Amino acid sequence: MSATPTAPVILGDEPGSFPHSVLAERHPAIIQQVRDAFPYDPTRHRALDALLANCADGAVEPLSATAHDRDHWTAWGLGTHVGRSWYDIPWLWSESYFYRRLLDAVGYFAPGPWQGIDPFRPFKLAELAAPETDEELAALDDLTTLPADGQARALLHGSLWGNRADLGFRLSDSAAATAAAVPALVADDSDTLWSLLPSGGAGTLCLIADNAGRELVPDLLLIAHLLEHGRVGRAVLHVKPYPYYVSDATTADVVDALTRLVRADGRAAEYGRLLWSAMTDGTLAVRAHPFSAGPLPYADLPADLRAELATAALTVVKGDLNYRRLVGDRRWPATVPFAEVTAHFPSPVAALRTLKSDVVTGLAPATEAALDAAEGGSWRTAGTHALIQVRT
Ligand SMILES: O=P(O)(O)OC[C@@]1(O)O[C@H](CO)[C@@H](O)[C@@H]1O
Repeated sequence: MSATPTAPVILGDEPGSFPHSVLAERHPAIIQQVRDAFPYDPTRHRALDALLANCADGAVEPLSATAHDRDHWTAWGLGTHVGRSWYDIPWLWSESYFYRRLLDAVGYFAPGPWQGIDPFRPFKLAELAAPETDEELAALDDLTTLPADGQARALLHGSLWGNRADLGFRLSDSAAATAAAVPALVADDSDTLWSLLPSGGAGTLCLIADNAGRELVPDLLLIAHLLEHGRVGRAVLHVKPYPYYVSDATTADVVDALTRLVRADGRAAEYGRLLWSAMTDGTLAVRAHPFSAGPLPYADLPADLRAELATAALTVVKGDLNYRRLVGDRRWPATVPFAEVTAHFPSPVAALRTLKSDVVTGLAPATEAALDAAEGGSWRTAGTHALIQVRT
């Protein structure tokens, strides 16, 4: 029997690397974007200035003694990282904590006028209102001419490629939203995925969502199709408990997406009504577990969430960040088996992800060699490739 595989944890300490650029460039850009999007008062601006300075050359600071989630962060390792450079600790941890600190700076958690105001909401709403969203919803009417299996496959790909251009990603690479995505799939286990969702299946689908807007809408459409066609009896959508990684979906974003669907025409509205009533009768449940915005890999799932996911016929894990959390944010050889690095996960699991960071597993040696030969290393982070990987 092989030993549990392991590889070095990714840090942000290497100038020129993708993780370093996220800490050094993307985070300051996000602070600026948020600052420009709201008429924040001087206190909020000073707090944003302090966060910017801290990110540039400071060390990780503790949460306030009264922070509502101090216990969570303490359990997640805050004590071991306080006082260390943002660049020298696990990148997954420092990114996650950056968003937590950003919400502090804009007053999201503190009683006061800005409490509960999502600093990323304007960008999410703009996406939902975009003409591209209209076009994607109108295209659903054409799908009705396909047999159910064809519709299911199209909706799976809609959900997969919906992950292509999250809003944080666009800040640093605006071309990624429109660049050609060929050769598209670097791994495709979709036949195995469908085998886990048979017609007449009464099981539960868990979907760990990623971005709101133009990713969440196709995620919801896929869920609606699976419910409507009896491939699952129930679905649970896991979202973030607070705004995170710019565009990650919260419950408010689910409501916005459903409202958008219900107000559309044709097939989109039918799906919207189906989902609305599924939420109302509990066939579709939404969860916002604190761990969903935590800085740790899914190997460290807390017992309650682990027990809930263990009941799923299949858990679909969306997006790049969730992939990093699923396989562990490590410098894996690209050919390490996906089944080995996800053996810890409590249910059969499918990753649907466009590649936007260095981590990748489960590739055939020939696939990795062909990608390297054609593109150097850029295929790992450009958002132009995707994968569907399944562990039964
Ligand atoms: O999870 P998502 O939305 O697919 O992508 C999140 C992301 O943009 O953020 C990280 C860098 O900040 C990367 O893992 C990835 O590129």
